[in-house]
This record gives sequence, structure tokens and C-alpha cells, in this order.
Amino acid sequence: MADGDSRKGPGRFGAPSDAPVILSDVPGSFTWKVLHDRHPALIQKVRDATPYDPERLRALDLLLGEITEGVIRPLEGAMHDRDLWESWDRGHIGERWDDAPFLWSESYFYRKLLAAVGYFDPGPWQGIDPFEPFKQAELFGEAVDDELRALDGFPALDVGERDQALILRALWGNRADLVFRISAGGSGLAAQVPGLVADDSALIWSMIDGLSATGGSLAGGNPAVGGGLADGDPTVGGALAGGDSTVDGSLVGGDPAVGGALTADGRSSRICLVADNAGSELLPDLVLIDHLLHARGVGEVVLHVKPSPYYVSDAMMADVVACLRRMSEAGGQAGEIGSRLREAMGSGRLLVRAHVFSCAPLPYSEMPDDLRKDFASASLTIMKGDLNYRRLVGDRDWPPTTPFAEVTGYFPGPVAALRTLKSEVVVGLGAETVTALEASGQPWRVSGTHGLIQARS
Ligand SMILES: O=P(O)(O)OC[C@@]1(O)O[C@H](CO)[C@@H](O)[C@@H]1O
Repeated sequence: MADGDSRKGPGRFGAPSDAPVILSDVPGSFTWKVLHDRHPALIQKVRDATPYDPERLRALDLLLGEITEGVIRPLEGAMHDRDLWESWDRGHIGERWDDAPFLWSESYFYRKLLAAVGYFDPGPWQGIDPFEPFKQAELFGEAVDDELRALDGFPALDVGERDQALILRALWGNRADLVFRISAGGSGLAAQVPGLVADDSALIWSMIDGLSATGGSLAGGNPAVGGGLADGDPTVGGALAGGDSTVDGSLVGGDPAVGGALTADGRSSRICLVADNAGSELLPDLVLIDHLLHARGVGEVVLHVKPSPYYVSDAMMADVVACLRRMSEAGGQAGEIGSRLREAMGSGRLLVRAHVFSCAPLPYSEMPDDLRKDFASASLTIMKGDLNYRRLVGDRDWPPTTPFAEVTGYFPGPVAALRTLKSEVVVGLGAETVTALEASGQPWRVSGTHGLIQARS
């Protein structure tokens, strides 16, 4: 029995799964409010933001009626991803929205929203992202101007200081999540950020320390092929893009099974970063990627984005392009970083993937083999954000002291999570930390005021 289709039962690849799956069936609970308050509010915002025609407005009304009345109905009409959804269904169609796993029902809601606005249908509305107006407003807002200007202070920092600053920016950038703002109001951020509830950043950097590329490469399956230099730094061997161009249509870039550059001791010098939100989260992610490639000598970074609009602000390829353009236009350090990233993209040291499973309603313990191979080819995978965390550890009511290494043991390689806490699931906390958080009386699991950095080697 799979992790995504059961309330209990063993997960694939031995993922432990004896904690109850989180549902949305308790009126007034966080998950219930997402389905009953956040989703209807989002439908209204989508209607307001784009001048839809009667057909699409009617479809949005039908969706609103469906989520209000309560029973999950099948997708209708021609669907390019029918086979996928049949394989991801898990028998929840026909159930009440509240009774399906929260992870599944939320994800299915976003797929239905795209169906309602005709995102996938041939015709004039095909490819019109219903969330684009929100993403644009955020990317061109003053807060992003300030963030980009702040990069001008970076050259004054040494590499260690930059390591820490960048990992924290990438973490707290995750507060900038537009779906969260729908219910939190304003910026969605509490005035105070009490801080980290777990901090494995030292472990992450110790893993990255050994990952400098030497120039050896497995590109094209030939370990004797040296990689080309991408950024002119003679101490850093560049990676060649994977030699096999006959890849699965869902991937952009080289063959996921082919490792890129190698370290001196023959390990993969590849890091995967699984992105979460666009705009003010993706920008610090890109700055971190540049730091890994340029200052830390990592041979290759694989950036995973979503293949279609999801959770309002989740990053897609178009958002990567928009962020790089925004950096170039900002000039200063941001402009320099943007240029280096463009070069890295051109030389294959920065690869982007948009795998269909990135929008699946299932935990990563259910990932397909090609994605599993992709993660296995990296010496470290960094998961960004709340939803990726839920999918990584399983969206279950774990005791919060359950070891992170235990619940991620199924993952095919070293893995780290950078996440602002915006939903109920959490693992890997110390008992004293949990006691103090509970004593605070604050909704620390869901308020976006706390963050965590967790890793296992
Ligand atoms: O993945 P992200 O962008 O950090 O967060 C997604 C999120 O806003 O959506 C869910 C509730 O709708 C929660 O998991 C979380 O608050």
C-alpha cells in the first residue's frame, strides 16, 4: 500500500509511515480553513485578476460550488495528464474534500483551478497563468528592489559569512509565499521572527565543503571527459551538460541519470535544489546557486521547478527567466550574479528540470524512478519550502521529536530542508524546543514566524 493512499501502512522504499495522515475534517482546524476559507478566497482573487470570458467564469463558479458542497468530482474533458491523474488518484474522487489527505486535496484543487481557466486547453486561454498578475506585482515591488540592492554589501563578507547569510536568505525568502498571504493578510509575516527551531546549517556546509569539482566528468558516460570552465575561475572545473539528449519530455536539460562533474575523490559534484516560490524566494535561491557554483566550486546545480502554475506563487521556468532578467536590470552585484547564472545556464552548469511529479499530490516516497535517479545523482538535494517539506517527510501527524533522518531514510541521497513553518507537520525537533514552543501558546507550526534548517548526510 502506498504512502499517499493510506491513512496507515508502510511507504515505498521503506519510508516509515505509522503516524496518521493529515486530513481536513476538523472544522476550524488549520487544514479545514485552507479548504473552506483560503481556496474560495483564491478563486475570487483569480476571477478579479484576469478578465475571463463567460465560459471560464462559469467553470470557476462550478469549482466554487464543488468545494463548498463537499464531494470531489472528476476532471472532465480532454486531459493531457489523464494517465498521470489515474495513477495518482488513490480512490479519493467521490470522497468529501475534507476526508481526503490534505496533501492530495490541495494539490487536486490547483489542478481543477487550471482546468477551470482553460490553462491546458487548445485555444486562446491556453498557457495563461492565473497567478501571473500576483507574481508580477511581487517581483517588481519595492521589497525586491531592496533585496537586490542589499547584495552590493556581499563582496565585503568572507565566504563563511556569505554561506550563512545566503542560507538564511534562502530560508526566510520562503515566507514570501503568495498563497499564505491570502489568509494571513498583508505581507503574511509576523512582525517578529523568533528564529530557527532546528539548525543543521553546519552539517550542510560540511557536506558542501567536499564538493569542489576537479574537472573530471561522467558526461556522456565517459569518465575521462573533462568539463569546460564556465566562469573563468581556473580552480573550478566546470561540468558538461549530460550527454544524452533523448530525455523524458518532462525534463529540461541533460540525462538525470548521468552525473556531471566529479570531486577529486570521484563523487558527484552536483547539487539539486528543489525550488518553492518564485520572486522573492527564487531570487535568494538563485543567489545561493551562484555562490555554490562560483565561490564553492560545485560543478553543477540542478534546479527543479514546477511544470505548471501551482500553489499560486510556485516557481516555473518562466519565473527563472524573469528573475534572471530582473537581476540583470538591477545592475550592481545583482547584475553580476545574473550574468554568471546566465553563463552557467549556457554552459550546462545550471540545469533546470520541470518534472511532472513536482505537481503530484503525493509524498516524495512515491516518486517515479527517473526522478529518484535524478536525486540519487546528486551529492546533496536541498528542498525548499513548506510544501516540499510536507512531501519529503510525509504529511502526517508525526510526534515532532521523530528524527528527520528516520523519516527521510527512503530518500536516495543526502537531503536538506530549508523551510518556514506554515503547516502542521514537523519532525526532528529537540524535546526542550517543543516544550518551549508549546508553552509559548502561539500557533508556531502554521504562523510563518519560525523556520528550520534540517539535513541528513
Ligand atoms: O510551500 P510553501 O510555499 O512554503 O507553502 C505552501 C503553503 O502556503 O500552502 C499550504 C497551505 O495551503 C501550507 O503548506 C503552506 O502554508
